[in-house]
Amino acid sequence: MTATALVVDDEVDLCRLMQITLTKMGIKSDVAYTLLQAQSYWQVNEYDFCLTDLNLPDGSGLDLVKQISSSSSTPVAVITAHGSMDLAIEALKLGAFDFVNKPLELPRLRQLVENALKVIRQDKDTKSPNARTPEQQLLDSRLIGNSAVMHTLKNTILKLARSQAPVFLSGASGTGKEVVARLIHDLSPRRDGSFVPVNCGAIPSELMESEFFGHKKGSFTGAVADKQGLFQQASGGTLFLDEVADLPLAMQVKLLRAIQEKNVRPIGDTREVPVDIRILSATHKDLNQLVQLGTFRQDLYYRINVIELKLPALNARYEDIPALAQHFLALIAEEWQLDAPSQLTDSAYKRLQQHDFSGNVRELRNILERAITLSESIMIDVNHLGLPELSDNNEALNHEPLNQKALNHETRNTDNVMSHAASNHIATANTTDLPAIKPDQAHNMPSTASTKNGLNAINLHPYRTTNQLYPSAIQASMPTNVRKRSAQNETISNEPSSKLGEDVNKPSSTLASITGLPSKGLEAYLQEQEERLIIAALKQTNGNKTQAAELLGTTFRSLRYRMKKLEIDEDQHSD
Ligand SMILES: Nc1ncnc2c1ncn2[C@@H]1O[C@H](COP(=O)(O)OP(=O)(O)OP(=O)(O)O)[C@@H](O)[C@H]1O
Repeated sequence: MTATALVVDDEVDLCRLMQITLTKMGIKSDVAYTLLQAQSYWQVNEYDFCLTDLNLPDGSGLDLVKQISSSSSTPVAVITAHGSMDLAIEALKLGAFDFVNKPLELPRLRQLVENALKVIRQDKDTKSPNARTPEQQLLDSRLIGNSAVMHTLKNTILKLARSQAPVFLSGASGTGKEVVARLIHDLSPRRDGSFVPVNCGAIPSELMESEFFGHKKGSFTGAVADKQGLFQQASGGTLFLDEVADLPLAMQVKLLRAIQEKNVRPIGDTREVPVDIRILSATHKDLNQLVQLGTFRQDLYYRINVIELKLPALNARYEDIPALAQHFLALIAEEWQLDAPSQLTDSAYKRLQQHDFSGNVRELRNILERAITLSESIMIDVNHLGLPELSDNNEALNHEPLNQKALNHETRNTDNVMSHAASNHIATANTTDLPAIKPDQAHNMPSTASTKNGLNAINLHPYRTTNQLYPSAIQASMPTNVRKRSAQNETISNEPSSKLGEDVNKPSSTLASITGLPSKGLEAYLQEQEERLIIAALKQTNGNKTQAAELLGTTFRSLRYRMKKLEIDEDQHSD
């Protein structure tokens, strides 16, 4: 394929240099020296991409960007004077796919042109305009949901994937920001590079600089070898700054500089290392508000938030719940190596659609994981979901989308479990002045509490999945004697019990008596207890999981799930 380009700049020498570079890359190009000339070339000829300066003698290159982006999908990149970042950002917002600074560095120019060529190739591979492209197929398989709001989101993702502009993903916790960030990378010309996600809130502040920029051996105590930072690891690909609001102010300055200069200097190094990255970032916090409060730098906000993509809450797209549920049931079956995916009964689907998902899609997945664990068969019914019973009172949430749903109330066909993917069945909800849980609050809530209506019902929101447990589920599946002890619990063991079936109610000399609450918190305490019981059962049955499950009064599937969650290696616990 011979690509064609339109190059627009009033500096004759620079145009010549760009033309030579393009020719070496097998690209034919025309040169325009003014905006007017560029516009008339554009009208008469067909170009695969356009590279334009912003400062033209008779106008601004931004007008050309606007014209090209609004009338075609042709990639257009801009050349900006050094330091005029504001204009570059404006061009990106108007639809330019990338920018390059003056004085022009040829490697950077070549990189930009390579990216443009990848986008063009991708477009040409899409032969039939009506066929679903591989990109759309990938998007549909990983981002589940066909509601109108998801449809718009998917189209925007496809457009953003072509661009190099920094994207800021906003939305409540569990709405799928990381899923979308990965998709933008996987659909972009950078897909052959690495996608490097980093949880900015999880890095200790004293290690941050070294983590982001790397270090040289001996540059500080503990630097025993050279280390590549995250920026370098992501070079050629995408750096995803998750929980970006949690960056300390001092680090924000350094990050801004690295992003703007596209260079990093590892700690203890004298040289700057060029990096070619696209920045995606996300937070469930209100970054704009943090800027007002002075805890997030405005200039960094402006730099990373060139394009904002807001992810909808699950409560705003209840019609997607059946498809999402089926997606997760299949996924969990595969991950847990179950014989077949579980199925939800009609009432279970209905109950899910009546739930207030403060934890969004993550909460839905967690509810299903727990339900699979608790159900004895392939069918999941309402009682396995562990959601509070609906009454006039607790059904009545002060919850806008739920009330909108009530307006769309439909009766349902109860024949076929699988028919729910396309259905949108919603129960009536009354309004009360009970406040709905805000995602931020929910994020920090203990997972045993059903807080939204003050009822003592089981409604667990373990948002951070990986090692989160479900205390009520654990309680429910514990042997009665163990449960009794937990309920009475004045005496708590931190030592592995030598034998299950001991009188666990009887305080033993190895048990540490405590009168207060567990110092490590409920989750950690329950996790320890569960681990201790499972290991004891495995030891007693010489690693036989079926027998261990029987001893624990639970199912094989449940035991296997818990072992996976707790990372218990069965081989280590058989005699
Ligand atoms: N539309 C979706 N289709 C399929 N899975 C989804 C979708 N949205 C979210 N998920 C799943 O939900 C869980 C949470 O998603 P993700 O981690 O992307 O959320 P997030 O918005 O980044 O959350 P946080 O702000 O807490 O980091 C993951 O298991 C993810 O795979």
